[in-house]
Amino acid sequence: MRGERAMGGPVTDQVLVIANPTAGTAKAELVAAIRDACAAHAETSLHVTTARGDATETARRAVAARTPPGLVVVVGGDGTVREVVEGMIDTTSSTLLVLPGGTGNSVYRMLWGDRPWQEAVRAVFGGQAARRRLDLARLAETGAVVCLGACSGVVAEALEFARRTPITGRGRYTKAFADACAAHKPYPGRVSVDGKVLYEGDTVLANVGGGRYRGGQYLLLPMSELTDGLLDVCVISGQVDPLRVPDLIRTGAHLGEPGVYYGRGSRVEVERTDGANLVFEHDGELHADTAGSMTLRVAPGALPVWADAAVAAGPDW
Ligand SMILES: Nc1ncnc2c1ncn2[C@@H]1O[C@H](COP(=O)(O)OP(=O)(O)OP(=O)(O)O)[C@@H](O)[C@H]1O
Repeated sequence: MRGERAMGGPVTDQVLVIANPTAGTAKAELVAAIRDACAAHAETSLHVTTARGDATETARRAVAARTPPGLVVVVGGDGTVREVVEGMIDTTSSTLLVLPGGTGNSVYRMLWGDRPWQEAVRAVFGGQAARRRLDLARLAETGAVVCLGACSGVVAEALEFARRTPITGRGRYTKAFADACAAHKPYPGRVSVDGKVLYEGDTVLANVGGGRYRGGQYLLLPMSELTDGLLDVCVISGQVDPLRVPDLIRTGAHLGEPGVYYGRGSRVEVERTDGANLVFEHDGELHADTAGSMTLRVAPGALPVWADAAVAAGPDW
């Protein structure tokens, strides 16, 4: 299929919509509207998840079926997208369309920018969308698939604050991140890219991806290419006052700051050097008590996705 453009002809005659009803904004009306929009173009079935992990199993079964759906649509946030991606990794039979039903929706923004979901659906079925093979990563410590990215330090700590705020939508992460930055104490760490030390010392955060945005609004990896077969990493060291971090990363201005380090490679290791567990998250899921390090290895081009050609640069396939 590589090299073939998706313009013209029907995208698929079979669609599977997987929706997480507990994700931030995946209300029943939204899920029904998305199902109906797909059903106008192809036979469409809907699976509403009933538990954590259900989306992975559903996607895995679907792409392994004798007649897999050509299009899998996920309605949820970044955690639900990650689950579906885990079930679809390395598939060639189905292409994923991510639609926003969560809180941060960073994966949707990475693929479609600020376009409303209706436009994304129209573009896919109208032959104006681009099919990309998205780079993913594997977390060596657990074997989990990473889609959006992973981050240690204050971004991970913000997830605890997010649980405690009643605010919904992206404003939830704005508040949680500001609170986490105010409470943050840099940790002693080291970040290595392909075996070479990029930075060692007091660390506010080390973000590896993947997606340019985290929390739907923070441009942590402004230079990340989604299909270049490499991971980007950005380290904000303790030289930067944590209170300045939200404003700096909202626009990507952190890259010019002293005490900020940026690298690119196939394998990125983020460690804590004092023997304590590393607080980190990937795809919005917190890991606080599992390991002293997070190690990401790139899985180049491991997932076919639909995207806006202007937003997600790269070769069609
Ligand atoms: N039916 C379900 N019941 C409970 N949890 C579920 C169910 N289906 C999926 N989940 C879990 O819900 C978690 C949260 O969903 P998700 O991350 O998509 O939403 P969000 O946190 O609102 O959005 P974002 O990650 O974009 O901020 C996922 O990690 C997933 O494992």
